[in-house]
Amino acid sequence: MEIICPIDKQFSDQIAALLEPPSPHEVQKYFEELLATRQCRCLKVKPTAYHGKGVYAETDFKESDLVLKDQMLAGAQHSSNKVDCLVCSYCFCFIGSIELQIGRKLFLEQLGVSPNSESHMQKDCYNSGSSVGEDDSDVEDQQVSGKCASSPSKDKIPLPKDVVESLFNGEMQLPYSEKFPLPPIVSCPGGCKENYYCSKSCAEADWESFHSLLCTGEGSKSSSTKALLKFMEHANDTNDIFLLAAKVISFTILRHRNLKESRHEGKGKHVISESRDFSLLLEAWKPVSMGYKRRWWDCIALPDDVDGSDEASFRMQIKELAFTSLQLLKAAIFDEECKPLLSLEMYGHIIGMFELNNLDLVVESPVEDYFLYIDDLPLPGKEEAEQTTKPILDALGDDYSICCQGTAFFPLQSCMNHSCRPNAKAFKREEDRDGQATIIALQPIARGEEITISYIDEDLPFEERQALLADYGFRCRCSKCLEEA
Ligand SMILES: C[S@@+](CC[C@H](N)C(=O)[O-])C[C@H]1O[C@@H](n2cnc3c(N)ncnc32)[C@H](O)[C@@H]1O
Repeated sequence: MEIICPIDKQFSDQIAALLEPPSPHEVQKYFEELLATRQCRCLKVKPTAYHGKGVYAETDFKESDLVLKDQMLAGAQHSSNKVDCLVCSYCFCFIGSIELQIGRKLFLEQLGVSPNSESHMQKDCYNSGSSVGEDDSDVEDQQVSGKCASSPSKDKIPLPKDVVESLFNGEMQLPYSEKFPLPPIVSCPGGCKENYYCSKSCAEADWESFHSLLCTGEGSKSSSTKALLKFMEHANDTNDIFLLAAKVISFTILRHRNLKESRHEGKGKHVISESRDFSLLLEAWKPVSMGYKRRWWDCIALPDDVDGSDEASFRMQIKELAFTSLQLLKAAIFDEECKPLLSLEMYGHIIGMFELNNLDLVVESPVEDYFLYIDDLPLPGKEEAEQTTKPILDALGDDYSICCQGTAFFPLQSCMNHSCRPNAKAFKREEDRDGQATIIALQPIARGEEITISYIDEDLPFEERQALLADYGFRCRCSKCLEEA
């Protein structure tokens, strides 16, 4: 079956212009401005000899130095992780309190809420109060690790319902939990029961950048919240990467509206023209235009369980899935002046950009820190505390330490090329308790050197590395690969 998206045909020239890779000059200028707004003078983004753009050191870094803290352009917590962790929908730090994190998870489990149905819950039950937390403990090795995964619950001993409820509603306080304060919960300004924040500033920033168009509450600016719910249900049932694509589209539409407004203000109200001005859309799209892109159904790796002879039909299924998702999104956030954004070609390239660039979003759980603290207490304080905490640990089982998990696109980190002998790595330190990407030097890096990270396990044998990197669409020719080839 051939998929025909009318917008692809109607706006083919504009879509081609939006997807045209920016010139080296535009790239350099854009990143210079971005780095200047972040007051970062230690890095530069410029063309490499062989693989598009890359990130270069503008200063000398020592081993273990922080090279970059990158604020995401857009990110999302996995739907399946939302039962386990309640985090700020903008910066992804944990919110509420230790008691609320534990009580909410056990409460939802007792209700039989499966991870995928959590996002459809419409309960305003997260408004408990607690104070803002800070964590400035020492550096610790923290890569994405197995302990973050939700494990099959074995030998869990359920807590009585009233205990779970009193944890959840803040009536019960756990011993020493005041040592792990979390920011109090701020509700969504649009009134939906999906998004919660650590502060008013995060709530406002999310509203202005993404959420006003994607909110299902009364204050939503979407064209139909009913259609939005259908879109979200489809994404939760199929692939939650569509939620991130919706964020990027919403981000661009909202930027376009702001740019238009400021241009009108500049000209005076009486000269407002309703004609479509494509240069505004190009400008609104600029931050996303910088990401390396290919169509999702062309670049997605063939899963192990799909036979090579079925590749064409697999890729067609992916394209159909994207088309279905796009139809649902279009009904929810249609914008006449940004119509090219809602073409299948653009949707495919946005998701393909995530496929080729995204970094796992991981934020360690303060609940794990709390139980480790109790475990380290000297006697007899430990025994006393454990009378309360042991039954809770028994109810949580192995799931007590699940971290926030998701995926995010980072503007600067995504410019870093791969090497099987990298000089830096994505590495969360003890104090990195939100969704920002942290890149640390693995060895001394001299000014002028390219900063590289490894996209895969660089200790694998040569052929295995090349096979994994084929999923990113290239054959590696780094110094290690050239030596081993
Ligand atoms: C995350 S982006 C890195 C930035 C990219 N060079 C750009 O221009 O935006 C990943 C893409 O860069 C290219 N790339 C990264 N490392 C490479 C390498 N060692 N050899 C060849 N291509 C590489 C591949 O096209 C890959 O899909």
